[in-house]
Amino acid sequence: MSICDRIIVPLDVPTQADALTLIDALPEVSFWKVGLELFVSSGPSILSELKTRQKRIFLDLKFHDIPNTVAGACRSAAQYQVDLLTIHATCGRRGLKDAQTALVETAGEQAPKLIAITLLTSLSSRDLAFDLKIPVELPEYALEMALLAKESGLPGAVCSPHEAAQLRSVCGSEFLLVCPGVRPAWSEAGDQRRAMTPGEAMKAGADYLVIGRPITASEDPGAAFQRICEEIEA
Ligand SMILES: O=C(O)c1cc(=O)[nH]c(=O)n1[C@@H]1O[C@H](COP(=O)(O)O)[C@@H](O)[C@H]1O
Repeated sequence: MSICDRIIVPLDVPTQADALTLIDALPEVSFWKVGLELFVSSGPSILSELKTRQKRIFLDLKFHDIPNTVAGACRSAAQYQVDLLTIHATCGRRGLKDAQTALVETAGEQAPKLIAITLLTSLSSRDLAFDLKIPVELPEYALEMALLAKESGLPGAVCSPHEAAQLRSVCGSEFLLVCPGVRPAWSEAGDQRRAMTPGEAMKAGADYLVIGRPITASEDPGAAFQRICEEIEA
């Protein structure tokens, strides 16, 4: 797999027409993420459009509910034959286990890889301590959430690049690590609080990087994507 195939670009746009414009402007992108903004506005038809173009799909709906409900959501999502699907680790052990079991029972070997959000990359240590009132150091918290996901049978997690090296060494080489919160030195951080450059994130052990606005908000998204691929290779 080339470096470019390890970059997932989010379709964080309000309409399916905007999404198709972006997809067709970036033919070199092989892996796209469909998140809440687009799925809530346009429903699943964008997934068929991506399939027709032979793209891989990360369906990022970040399930967070009681075990019975997340299991049902996973059974419903299994029909879309996407590659990756997200759930919050804070659903807890029973929720994670039931979600994973529901996916595999419904889709078997075709089941998407269910990956757990450890701690959103927009949150800082201060947010964790003062707003969420979680009295644990941030790196330890992210690691504990990843281990909870692993023990519950999930194949991977979403983490910031800051925690990737530790998660990689503790969770092992088979555990899938997907890192958003990635910013080239020439881009704005925006709402991301624990960002690193694409090269640093790969070096830390990420399998895939999710990179949105540095590419999609650029004047020339194709050039921005190429520049990121070259920077990682360098
Ligand atoms: O699940 C995600 O993909 C996700 C988890 C997380 O902790 N942080 C995070 O930024 N994301 C997503 O990754 C993308 C990052 O986009 P940019 O900040 O524009 O690069 C967005 O689509 C977020 O929804």
